[in-house]
Amino acid sequence: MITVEGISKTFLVAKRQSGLGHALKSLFHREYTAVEALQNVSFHIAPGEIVGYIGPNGAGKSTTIKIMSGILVPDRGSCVIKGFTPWEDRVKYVKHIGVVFGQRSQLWWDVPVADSFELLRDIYNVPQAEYKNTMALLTETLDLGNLLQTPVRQLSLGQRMRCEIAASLLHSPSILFLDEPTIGLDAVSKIAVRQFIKTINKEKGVTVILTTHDMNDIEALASRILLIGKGNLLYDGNVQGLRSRFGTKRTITADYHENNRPIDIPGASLLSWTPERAILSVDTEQVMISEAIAKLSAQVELLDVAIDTQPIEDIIVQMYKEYQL
Ligand SMILES: Nc1ncnc2c1ncn2[C@@H]1O[C@H](COP(=O)(O)OP(=O)(O)OP(=O)(O)O)[C@@H](O)[C@H]1O
Repeated sequence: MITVEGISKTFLVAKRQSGLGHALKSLFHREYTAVEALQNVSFHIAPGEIVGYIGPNGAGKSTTIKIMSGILVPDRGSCVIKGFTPWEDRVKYVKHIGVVFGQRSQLWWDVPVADSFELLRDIYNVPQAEYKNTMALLTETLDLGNLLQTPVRQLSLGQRMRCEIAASLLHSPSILFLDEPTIGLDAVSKIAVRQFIKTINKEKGVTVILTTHDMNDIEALASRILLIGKGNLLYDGNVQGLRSRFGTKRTITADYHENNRPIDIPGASLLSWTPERAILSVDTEQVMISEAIAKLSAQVELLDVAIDTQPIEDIIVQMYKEYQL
């Protein structure tokens, strides 16, 4: 459904130094720095997938989303989505996609949400009957009832985001691009947005490409992750793959009868220790969990043991370190 082959994009950014002299000079002679936002990025996405597109700030995520939604033209490479080249066939193409930029709004600020929706219905030429059905579904699932008559500027961020997502789906697109859809939302709203994304993916088969810095979004939604760093695609796989490649550490919290001897387990490092509790970090590449617990129970009289996997956030930090991002 989505084929991106070798796309590259370089931005020329004017160099500016402070001071009046430099400002005057720059009127006649401008110097530019080239910023390589994307370098030879390729991937394929099948219908019905939810793909998390992640990477540190400035990695090139939004640039990719903009290219895929036809807003930007790459310098090199091809992008074919549902048979269209986004930036060439924009008018026909946009009927198939919905786009939400978490930091921008596609709604008109001063008019009630319902009026913005009507305008979008007109722009996308959605037949009245279809629009009515879609609106009924979106109003119910996104709980928009009380918001529709409110001007956008009076909505809270979470309320606005629900309306933005509804706006992007009014024309029933089969692909949804979400650029940081949960940014700034409270915990309840985040869960509601995630739940809704899951529902439209499952029930309507909508393909979702989402960029986020919130690893809970990724764990809750994405069956596949594309990791981009400094404009290059570095990882393409699922969350489990990410864990087995980068998340080999486990944390063991052990409670035991009072014991004043220090604990020593080869392959494990002690994160904290008291005569009644020890917290250890175990690298499963060096020592198996069962082995570590056997060694632990030989040294203390165990009362309780908890084993935690590494939070996905830590794994991502480790990946960023490994790739020097
Ligand atoms: N219009 C532009 N003009 C100049 N440089 C740009 C422009 N848009 C993006 N860039 C540069 O391209 C690089 C990639 O930017 P992009 O916005 O795609 O990153 P991102 O991964 O979305 O980052 P973030 O997580 O911070 O949103 C950055 O170095 C950015 O400064």
